[in-house]
Amino acid sequence: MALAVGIRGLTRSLLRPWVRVPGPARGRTEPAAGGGDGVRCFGSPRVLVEPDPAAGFAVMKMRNPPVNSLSLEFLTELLISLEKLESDKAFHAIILTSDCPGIFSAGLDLMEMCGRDPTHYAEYWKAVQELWLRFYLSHLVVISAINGVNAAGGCLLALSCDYRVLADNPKYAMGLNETLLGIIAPFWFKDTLVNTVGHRTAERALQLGLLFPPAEALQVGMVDKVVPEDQVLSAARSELAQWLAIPGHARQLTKSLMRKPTADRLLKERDADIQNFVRFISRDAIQKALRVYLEKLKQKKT
Ligand SMILES: CCCCC/C=C\C/C=C\C=C\CC(=O)SCCNC(=O)CCNC(=O)[C@H](O)C(C)(C)COP(=O)(O)OP(=O)(O)OC[C@H]1O[C@@H](n2cnc3c(N)ncnc32)[C@H](O)[C@@H]1OP(=O)(O)O
Repeated sequence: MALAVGIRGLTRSLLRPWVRVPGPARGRTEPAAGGGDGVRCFGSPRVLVEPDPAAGFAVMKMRNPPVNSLSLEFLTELLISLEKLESDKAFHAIILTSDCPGIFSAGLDLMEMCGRDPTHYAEYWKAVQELWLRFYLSHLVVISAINGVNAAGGCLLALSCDYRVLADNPKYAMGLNETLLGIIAPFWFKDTLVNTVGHRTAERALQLGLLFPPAEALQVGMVDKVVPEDQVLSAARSELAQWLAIPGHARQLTKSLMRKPTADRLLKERDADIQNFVRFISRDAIQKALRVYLEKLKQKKT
């Protein structure tokens, strides 16, 4: 089985070069995230980046409507945005948020895991691994401003950040709910959750596929702060000040010290993890469970 299509190769094949903000904001000079004037937003079709180089950070807005599901193209664009900011010395931090009202992310794109061939599953999983590794180990400070419901792979993305602010809306539940779909959170999803909330809470949350509403997410430590909905971004910005005041090299090395052992577990068995995923997701029973779940999502509308 052809396992590897590197994310960079993938990038070349899927993406147009950096484009100025498509859609409504195209060609406009928008106020930068921190309020600076004259700094252009940039991005790709599904990721809008509002840079504030003077303040040293950028707001990265996910906009893959309707639910910010993490398709292969979207994962690739998120990675490119991250890489671009990481390679620019003006940026020390990112605030990750959503441009889709009421939804942070519905997690991995079920259409990428349903009815496709093993080569596609392998390519997709490699991109999911890459996204986690790059966000989890980024030398930038990454704060998520969670302004909507946030399931499974979307929750993993938020858990990979250094700090999480969640909007106080009881509809905005968040968690690793894989078991509700009849699937299993991979070990590195599990490790990331354990590192955040501790073993006992993770054990219960993972088995039951719990999605925590804001007050509970705060109580178990899945998020660091819950604020009124209209203050999520400003709270993330305020928090950033504390992180940016720390000498960068000391903070980065400490982050690496804390996170590298977890990332190394995946790095050591990356191909085996892809093969496990492909074998697992290709099983008839799993495909059936995913189809049933997708059908339920569609039926709830009728
Ligand atoms: C032993 C070895 C083990 C190895 C590892 C093995 C396996 C690991 C495998 C996979 C891990 C996966 C992790 C995941 O992330 S799975 C995804 C989990 N996500 C969810 O459960 C969320 C599902 N979505 C929802 O609950 C709702 O959509 C949501 C609350 C987010 C929003 O509700 P709303 O009412 O606003 O919108 P909907 O009408 O439900 O949705 C609109 C539209 O979008 C489609 N859709 C929703 N979620 C997804 C998704 N994750 N992927 C693809 N498409 C999605 C939905 O079907 C609607 O489509 P349509 O009807 O408009 O066509």
